[in-house]
Amino acid sequence: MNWDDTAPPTDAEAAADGRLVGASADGEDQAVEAALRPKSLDEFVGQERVREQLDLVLKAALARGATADHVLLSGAPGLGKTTLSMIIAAEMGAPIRITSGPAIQHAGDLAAILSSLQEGEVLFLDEIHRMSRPAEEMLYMAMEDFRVDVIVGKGPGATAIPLELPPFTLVGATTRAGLLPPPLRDRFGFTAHMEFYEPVELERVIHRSARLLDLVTDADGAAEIAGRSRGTPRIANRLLRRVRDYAQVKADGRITRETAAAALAVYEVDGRGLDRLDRAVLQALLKLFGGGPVGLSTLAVAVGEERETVEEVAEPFLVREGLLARTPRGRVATPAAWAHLGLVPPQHGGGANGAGARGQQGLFGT
Ligand SMILES: Nc1ncnc2c1ncn2[C@@H]1O[C@H](COP(=O)(O)OP(=O)(O)OP(=O)(O)O)[C@@H](O)[C@H]1O
Repeated sequence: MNWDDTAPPTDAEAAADGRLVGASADGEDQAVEAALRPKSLDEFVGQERVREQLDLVLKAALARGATADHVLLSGAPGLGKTTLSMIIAAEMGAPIRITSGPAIQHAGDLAAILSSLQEGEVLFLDEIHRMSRPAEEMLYMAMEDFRVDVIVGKGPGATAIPLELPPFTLVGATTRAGLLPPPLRDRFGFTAHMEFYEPVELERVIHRSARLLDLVTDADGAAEIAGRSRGTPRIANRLLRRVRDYAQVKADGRITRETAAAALAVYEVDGRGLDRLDRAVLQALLKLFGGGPVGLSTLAVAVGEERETVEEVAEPFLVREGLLARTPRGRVATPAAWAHLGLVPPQHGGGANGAGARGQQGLFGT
Protein backbone atom coordinates (compact mmCIF):
# COMPACT_ATOMS: atom_id res chain seq x y z
CA MET A 1 0.00 0.00 0.00
CA ASN A 2 1.07 3.57 -0.62
CA TRP A 3 1.05 6.56 1.66
CA ASP A 4 -1.75 7.88 -0.50
CA ASP A 5 -4.13 4.97 -0.71
CA THR A 6 -5.73 6.30 -3.89
CA ALA A 7 -2.44 5.97 -5.80
CA PRO A 8 -2.27 3.11 -8.33
CA PRO A 9 -0.49 0.04 -6.96
CA THR A 10 3.18 -0.44 -7.74
CA ASP A 11 4.27 -3.53 -9.70
CA ALA A 12 5.46 -5.13 -6.47
CA GLU A 13 2.09 -4.48 -4.80
CA ALA A 14 0.21 -5.84 -7.79
CA ALA A 15 2.36 -8.99 -7.68
CA ALA A 16 1.81 -9.37 -3.93
CA ASP A 17 -1.96 -8.91 -4.16
CA GLY A 18 -3.95 -12.09 -4.36
CA ARG A 19 -0.93 -14.22 -3.55
CA LEU A 20 -1.99 -17.31 -1.62
CA VAL A 21 1.08 -17.03 0.60
CA GLY A 22 0.96 -13.21 0.85
CA ALA A 23 0.75 -11.97 4.43
CA SER A 24 -1.53 -8.97 3.81
CA ALA A 25 -5.28 -9.40 4.12
CA ASP A 26 -7.28 -9.81 0.90
CA GLY A 27 -11.04 -9.32 0.59
CA GLU A 28 -11.91 -12.89 1.50
CA ASP A 29 -9.61 -12.79 4.54
CA GLN A 30 -11.34 -9.67 5.82
CA ALA A 31 -14.73 -11.34 5.52
CA VAL A 32 -13.79 -14.45 7.51
CA GLU A 33 -11.16 -13.07 9.87
CA ALA A 34 -13.69 -11.54 12.22
CA ALA A 35 -15.11 -15.00 12.85
CA LEU A 36 -11.70 -16.57 13.45
CA ARG A 37 -10.19 -13.95 15.76
CA PRO A 38 -9.45 -15.12 19.30
CA LYS A 39 -11.44 -13.03 21.77
CA SER A 40 -9.25 -13.30 24.89
CA LEU A 41 -5.58 -13.60 25.83
CA ASP A 42 -6.21 -17.23 26.81
CA GLU A 43 -7.48 -18.05 23.33
CA PHE A 44 -4.60 -16.24 21.61
CA VAL A 45 -2.13 -18.89 20.43
CA GLY A 46 1.65 -18.55 20.89
CA GLN A 47 3.60 -15.31 21.55
CA GLU A 48 3.99 -16.53 25.14
CA ARG A 49 6.21 -13.72 26.36
CA VAL A 50 4.05 -10.95 24.84
CA ARG A 51 0.93 -12.55 26.31
CA GLU A 52 2.43 -12.89 29.75
CA GLN A 53 3.71 -9.30 29.81
CA LEU A 54 0.47 -7.89 28.45
CA ASP A 55 -1.53 -9.88 30.95
CA LEU A 56 0.42 -8.19 33.77
CA VAL A 57 0.06 -4.72 32.27
CA LEU A 58 -3.71 -5.12 31.86
CA LYS A 59 -4.37 -6.79 35.22
CA ALA A 60 -2.35 -4.12 37.04
CA ALA A 61 -4.31 -1.33 35.32
CA LEU A 62 -7.60 -3.05 36.17
CA ALA A 63 -6.52 -3.44 39.80
CA ARG A 64 -5.67 0.28 40.00
CA GLY A 65 -8.93 1.16 38.28
CA ALA A 66 -6.84 3.01 35.71
CA THR A 67 -6.67 3.10 31.92
CA ALA A 68 -3.97 0.77 30.56
CA ASP A 69 -0.66 2.23 29.37
CA HIS A 70 -0.21 2.88 25.67
CA VAL A 71 0.93 -0.25 23.82
CA LEU A 72 3.10 -0.52 20.70
CA LEU A 73 2.87 -3.77 18.72
CA SER A 74 5.48 -4.38 16.05
CA GLY A 75 5.81 -7.31 13.69
CA ALA A 76 5.13 -8.55 10.17
CA PRO A 77 1.61 -8.48 8.66
CA GLY A 78 -0.78 -11.25 9.69
CA LEU A 79 0.83 -12.09 13.04
CA GLY A 80 -2.11 -10.88 15.12
CA LYS A 81 -1.61 -7.19 15.93
CA THR A 82 -5.22 -6.20 15.16
CA THR A 83 -6.46 -9.26 17.03
CA LEU A 84 -4.36 -8.37 20.06
CA SER A 85 -5.63 -4.78 20.09
CA MET A 86 -9.21 -6.09 20.19
CA ILE A 87 -8.26 -8.45 23.00
CA ILE A 88 -6.75 -5.54 24.97
CA ALA A 89 -10.07 -3.69 24.70
CA ALA A 90 -12.06 -6.80 25.61
CA GLU A 91 -9.86 -7.59 28.63
CA MET A 92 -10.21 -3.99 29.83
CA GLY A 93 -13.96 -4.06 29.20
CA ALA A 94 -13.49 -0.99 27.00
CA PRO A 95 -14.80 -0.04 23.56
CA ILE A 96 -12.34 0.11 20.66
CA ARG A 97 -11.94 2.55 17.78
CA ILE A 98 -9.92 1.37 14.79
CA THR A 99 -8.10 3.61 12.33
CA SER A 100 -4.78 3.69 10.50
CA GLY A 101 -1.86 6.03 9.85
CA PRO A 102 -2.61 6.59 6.15
CA ALA A 103 -6.20 7.61 7.04
CA ILE A 104 -4.87 10.45 9.22
CA GLN A 105 -3.36 12.97 6.84
CA HIS A 106 -4.09 16.14 8.79
CA ALA A 107 -3.78 16.97 12.46
CA GLY A 108 -7.47 17.90 12.32
CA ASP A 109 -8.38 14.30 11.37
CA LEU A 110 -6.66 13.10 14.52
CA ALA A 111 -8.15 15.85 16.70
CA ALA A 112 -11.64 14.79 15.54
CA ILE A 113 -11.00 11.17 16.52
CA LEU A 114 -9.33 11.96 19.84
CA SER A 115 -11.98 14.41 20.94
CA SER A 116 -14.75 11.88 20.38
CA LEU A 117 -13.13 9.08 22.44
CA GLN A 118 -14.87 7.87 25.59
CA GLU A 119 -13.02 7.49 28.88
CA GLY A 120 -10.89 4.32 28.83
CA GLU A 121 -11.50 3.67 25.11
CA VAL A 122 -8.83 1.82 23.14
CA LEU A 123 -7.69 3.62 19.99
CA PHE A 124 -6.07 1.17 17.58
CA LEU A 125 -3.81 2.98 15.12
CA ASP A 126 -2.58 0.54 12.49
CA GLU A 127 0.47 1.43 10.37
CA ILE A 128 1.27 4.19 12.83
CA HIS A 129 4.58 4.84 11.04
CA ARG A 130 2.62 6.22 8.07
CA MET A 131 0.89 9.05 9.88
CA SER A 132 1.62 12.61 8.71
CA ARG A 133 4.17 14.61 10.71
CA PRO A 134 1.73 17.26 12.07
CA ALA A 135 -0.64 14.50 13.27
CA GLU A 136 2.29 12.70 14.86
CA GLU A 137 3.24 15.81 16.80
CA MET A 138 -0.31 16.24 18.02
CA LEU A 139 -0.27 12.63 19.16
CA TYR A 140 2.78 13.22 21.41
CA MET A 141 0.85 15.63 23.59
CA ALA A 142 -2.34 13.57 23.51
CA MET A 143 -0.48 10.46 24.70
CA GLU A 144 1.41 12.23 27.44
CA ASP A 145 -0.98 14.85 28.80
CA PHE A 146 -4.36 13.75 27.37
CA ARG A 147 -4.63 17.15 25.80
CA VAL A 148 -4.39 18.59 22.28
CA ASP A 149 -4.03 22.13 20.99
CA VAL A 150 -6.50 22.79 18.24
CA ILE A 151 -5.26 25.57 15.96
CA VAL A 152 -7.99 27.95 14.87
CA GLY A 153 -7.35 30.41 12.03
CA LYS A 154 -4.27 30.87 9.86
CA GLY A 155 -1.12 32.97 9.80
CA PRO A 156 -0.33 35.53 12.51
CA GLY A 157 -3.94 35.49 13.75
CA ALA A 158 -3.96 31.74 14.45
CA THR A 159 -4.65 30.73 18.04
CA ALA A 160 -4.21 27.43 19.84
CA ILE A 161 -7.23 26.33 21.83
CA PRO A 162 -6.35 23.62 24.37
CA LEU A 163 -8.75 20.69 24.47
CA GLU A 164 -8.79 18.22 27.37
CA LEU A 165 -9.17 14.55 26.39
CA PRO A 166 -10.49 11.66 28.44
CA PRO A 167 -7.79 9.13 29.39
CA PHE A 168 -7.52 6.53 26.63
CA THR A 169 -5.19 3.69 25.63
CA LEU A 170 -3.42 4.02 22.32
CA VAL A 171 -2.48 0.71 20.70
CA GLY A 172 -0.13 1.47 17.82
CA ALA A 173 0.79 -1.22 15.29
CA THR A 174 3.69 -1.13 12.90
CA THR A 175 5.57 -3.47 10.63
CA ARG A 176 8.56 -1.11 10.89
CA ALA A 177 9.27 -0.15 14.50
CA GLY A 178 12.62 1.28 13.36
CA LEU A 179 10.82 3.94 11.32
CA LEU A 180 9.07 5.46 14.33
CA PRO A 181 10.64 8.66 15.61
CA PRO A 182 12.11 8.09 19.09
CA PRO A 183 9.82 10.69 20.76
CA LEU A 184 6.81 8.66 19.61
CA ARG A 185 8.33 5.30 20.52
CA ASP A 186 9.26 6.56 23.98
CA ARG A 187 5.68 7.52 24.80
CA PHE A 188 4.50 3.90 24.76
CA GLY A 189 4.51 2.33 28.22
CA PHE A 190 4.74 -1.17 26.78
CA THR A 191 6.27 -2.34 23.52
CA ALA A 192 5.83 -5.86 22.20
CA HIS A 193 7.59 -7.38 19.25
CA MET A 194 5.61 -10.19 17.64
CA GLU A 195 7.66 -13.06 16.25
CA PHE A 196 6.82 -15.48 13.46
CA TYR A 197 5.02 -18.56 14.81
CA GLU A 198 6.49 -22.02 15.22
CA PRO A 199 4.84 -24.80 13.18
CA VAL A 200 3.35 -26.39 16.34
CA GLU A 201 1.72 -23.07 17.21
CA LEU A 202 0.30 -22.78 13.71
CA GLU A 203 -1.09 -26.30 14.07
CA ARG A 204 -3.03 -25.05 17.10
CA VAL A 205 -4.27 -22.04 15.10
CA ILE A 206 -5.41 -24.41 12.32
CA HIS A 207 -7.18 -26.81 14.69
CA ARG A 208 -8.95 -23.88 16.34
CA SER A 209 -10.04 -22.37 13.00
CA ALA A 210 -11.11 -25.80 11.71
CA ARG A 211 -13.34 -26.21 14.76
CA LEU A 212 -14.91 -22.80 14.18
CA LEU A 213 -15.45 -23.57 10.50
CA ASP A 214 -16.89 -27.03 11.29
CA LEU A 215 -14.14 -28.93 9.49
CA VAL A 216 -12.73 -32.34 10.34
CA THR A 217 -8.94 -32.06 10.37
CA ASP A 218 -6.54 -34.72 11.60
CA ALA A 219 -3.19 -33.98 13.23
CA ASP A 220 -1.16 -34.77 10.10
CA GLY A 221 -3.39 -32.59 7.93
CA ALA A 222 -2.93 -29.63 10.26
CA ALA A 223 0.85 -30.23 10.39
CA GLU A 224 1.03 -30.32 6.60
CA ILE A 225 -0.72 -26.93 6.31
CA ALA A 226 1.27 -25.43 9.21
CA GLY A 227 4.59 -26.30 7.57
CA ARG A 228 3.62 -24.31 4.48
CA SER A 229 2.23 -21.26 6.29
CA ARG A 230 5.42 -19.19 6.54
CA GLY A 231 5.11 -18.68 10.28
CA THR A 232 1.95 -16.56 9.81
CA PRO A 233 -1.54 -17.32 11.20
CA ARG A 234 -3.28 -15.35 8.43
CA ILE A 235 -1.60 -17.55 5.79
CA ALA A 236 -2.41 -20.69 7.82
CA ASN A 237 -6.09 -19.75 7.89
CA ARG A 238 -6.09 -18.98 4.17
CA LEU A 239 -4.39 -22.24 3.21
CA LEU A 240 -6.85 -24.10 5.45
CA ARG A 241 -9.75 -22.65 3.44
CA ARG A 242 -8.18 -23.66 0.13
CA VAL A 243 -7.54 -27.18 1.43
CA ARG A 244 -11.14 -27.34 2.65
CA ASP A 245 -12.34 -26.52 -0.91
CA TYR A 246 -10.19 -29.30 -2.33
CA ALA A 247 -11.24 -31.81 0.32
CA GLN A 248 -14.90 -31.05 -0.33
CA VAL A 249 -14.67 -31.29 -4.12
CA LYS A 250 -12.11 -34.07 -4.57
CA ALA A 251 -12.38 -36.14 -1.38
CA ASP A 252 -14.76 -36.80 1.48
CA GLY A 253 -14.34 -33.36 3.09
CA ARG A 254 -11.88 -34.53 5.77
CA ILE A 255 -8.54 -32.73 5.90
CA THR A 256 -5.69 -35.24 6.01
CA ARG A 257 -2.02 -35.03 5.10
CA GLU A 258 -2.84 -36.36 1.63
CA THR A 259 -5.65 -33.90 0.87
CA ALA A 260 -3.62 -30.99 2.26
CA ALA A 261 -0.55 -31.87 0.20
CA ALA A 262 -2.58 -32.50 -2.97
CA ALA A 263 -4.57 -29.26 -2.55
CA LEU A 264 -1.51 -27.11 -1.97
CA ALA A 265 0.27 -28.73 -4.92
CA VAL A 266 -2.63 -27.48 -7.07
CA TYR A 267 -1.99 -23.99 -5.72
CA GLU A 268 1.79 -24.39 -6.24
CA VAL A 269 2.65 -23.86 -2.57
CA ASP A 270 5.47 -26.28 -1.81
CA GLY A 271 6.35 -28.15 1.39
CA ARG A 272 8.24 -25.19 2.77
CA GLY A 273 5.68 -22.54 1.80
CA LEU A 274 7.43 -21.27 -1.34
CA ASP A 275 5.14 -20.35 -4.24
CA ARG A 276 5.77 -20.18 -7.98
CA LEU A 277 7.51 -16.78 -7.82
CA ASP A 278 9.80 -17.80 -4.95
CA ARG A 279 10.81 -20.96 -6.77
CA ALA A 280 11.33 -19.14 -10.08
CA VAL A 281 13.77 -16.77 -8.35
CA LEU A 282 15.65 -19.63 -6.71
CA GLN A 283 15.72 -21.69 -9.89
CA ALA A 284 17.11 -18.77 -11.91
CA LEU A 285 19.74 -18.15 -9.26
CA LEU A 286 20.80 -21.79 -9.18
CA LYS A 287 20.36 -22.94 -12.76
CA LEU A 288 21.29 -19.79 -14.70
CA PHE A 289 23.86 -18.26 -12.40
CA GLY A 290 25.36 -21.26 -10.64
CA GLY A 291 24.11 -20.00 -7.26
CA GLY A 292 25.43 -16.42 -7.72
CA PRO A 293 26.57 -13.90 -6.84
CA VAL A 294 24.31 -12.15 -9.31
CA GLY A 295 22.89 -8.63 -9.32
CA LEU A 296 19.25 -8.05 -8.44
CA SER A 297 18.40 -6.46 -11.83
CA THR A 298 19.86 -9.41 -13.75
CA LEU A 299 18.00 -11.87 -11.56
CA ALA A 300 14.74 -9.92 -12.10
CA VAL A 301 15.17 -9.97 -15.90
CA ALA A 302 15.84 -13.70 -15.76
CA VAL A 303 12.51 -14.37 -14.05
CA GLY A 304 10.62 -11.78 -16.10
CA GLU A 305 9.61 -9.69 -13.09
CA GLU A 306 10.26 -6.14 -11.94
CA ARG A 307 13.27 -5.61 -9.69
CA GLU A 308 10.98 -4.39 -6.88
CA THR A 309 8.83 -7.50 -7.13
CA VAL A 310 11.82 -9.78 -6.65
CA GLU A 311 13.25 -7.62 -3.89
CA GLU A 312 10.07 -6.89 -1.92
CA VAL A 313 7.79 -9.85 -2.65
CA ALA A 314 10.02 -12.90 -3.08
CA GLU A 315 13.30 -12.19 -1.33
CA PRO A 316 12.29 -11.45 2.27
CA PHE A 317 10.95 -14.95 2.82
CA LEU A 318 13.84 -16.61 0.93
CA VAL A 319 16.32 -14.70 3.13
CA ARG A 320 14.38 -15.54 6.29
CA GLU A 321 14.36 -19.21 5.35
CA GLY A 322 18.13 -19.14 4.82
CA LEU A 323 17.77 -19.99 1.12
CA LEU A 324 19.20 -16.77 -0.30
CA ALA A 325 21.72 -14.23 0.97
CA ARG A 326 22.08 -10.60 -0.04
CA THR A 327 25.78 -9.78 -0.27
CA PRO A 328 27.66 -6.68 -1.49
CA ARG A 329 28.52 -8.62 -4.68
CA GLY A 330 24.95 -9.71 -5.36
CA ARG A 331 22.45 -12.44 -4.51
CA VAL A 332 23.88 -15.79 -3.46
CA ALA A 333 22.12 -19.13 -2.96
CA THR A 334 22.86 -21.06 0.22
CA PRO A 335 23.46 -24.83 0.40
CA ALA A 336 19.88 -25.15 1.72
CA ALA A 337 18.59 -23.67 -1.56
CA TRP A 338 20.35 -26.35 -3.62
CA ALA A 339 18.99 -29.02 -1.31
CA HIS A 340 15.46 -27.62 -1.41
CA LEU A 341 15.30 -27.75 -5.21
CA GLY A 342 17.07 -31.13 -5.28
CA LEU A 343 20.04 -29.77 -7.26
CA VAL A 344 23.75 -30.33 -6.82
CA PRO A 345 25.98 -27.25 -6.50
CA PRO A 346 28.81 -26.93 -9.08
CA GLN A 347 32.11 -28.33 -7.81
CA HIS A 348 34.57 -25.64 -8.93
CA GLY A 349 33.91 -22.09 -7.96
CA GLY A 350 30.27 -21.94 -9.06
CA GLY A 351 30.94 -20.13 -12.40
CA ALA A 352 27.81 -18.66 -13.91
CA ASN A 353 28.48 -19.67 -17.52
CA GLY A 354 28.48 -23.43 -17.38
CA ALA A 355 25.55 -23.51 -15.03
CA GLY A 356 23.74 -21.06 -17.29
CA ALA A 357 24.06 -23.25 -20.35
CA ARG A 358 22.93 -26.25 -18.32
CA GLY A 359 20.01 -24.50 -16.76
CA GLN A 360 18.42 -22.72 -19.71
CA GLN A 361 15.94 -25.45 -20.36
CA GLY A 362 13.65 -26.37 -17.56
CA LEU A 363 13.95 -23.11 -15.62
CA PHE A 364 10.26 -23.23 -14.88
CA GLY A 365 10.16 -26.98 -15.09
CA THR A 366 9.50 -27.99 -11.51
N1 LIG B 1 -2.14 -15.83 17.98
C1 LIG B 1 -3.18 -16.12 17.19
N2 LIG B 1 -3.99 -17.14 17.48
C2 LIG B 1 -5.02 -17.46 16.66
N3 LIG B 1 -5.31 -16.78 15.51
C3 LIG B 1 -4.53 -15.75 15.19
C4 LIG B 1 -3.44 -15.36 16.00
N4 LIG B 1 -2.83 -14.30 15.45
C5 LIG B 1 -3.52 -14.03 14.34
N5 LIG B 1 -4.53 -14.89 14.17
C6 LIG B 1 -5.48 -14.91 13.04
O1 LIG B 1 -4.79 -14.41 11.90
C7 LIG B 1 -5.58 -13.46 11.20
C8 LIG B 1 -4.79 -12.20 11.01
O2 LIG B 1 -4.57 -11.57 12.26
P1 LIG B 1 -4.52 -9.97 12.42
O3 LIG B 1 -5.50 -9.31 11.48
O4 LIG B 1 -4.68 -9.68 13.86
O5 LIG B 1 -3.05 -9.67 11.96
P2 LIG B 1 -2.27 -8.29 11.88
O6 LIG B 1 -0.93 -8.51 12.46
O7 LIG B 1 -3.10 -7.19 12.46
O8 LIG B 1 -2.15 -8.07 10.33
P3 LIG B 1 -1.99 -6.66 9.53
O9 LIG B 1 -0.68 -6.12 9.96
O10 LIG B 1 -2.02 -7.09 8.09
O11 LIG B 1 -3.17 -5.82 9.91
C9 LIG B 1 -6.88 -13.32 12.00
O12 LIG B 1 -7.88 -14.07 11.36
C10 LIG B 1 -6.61 -13.94 13.33
O13 LIG B 1 -7.73 -14.67 13.74
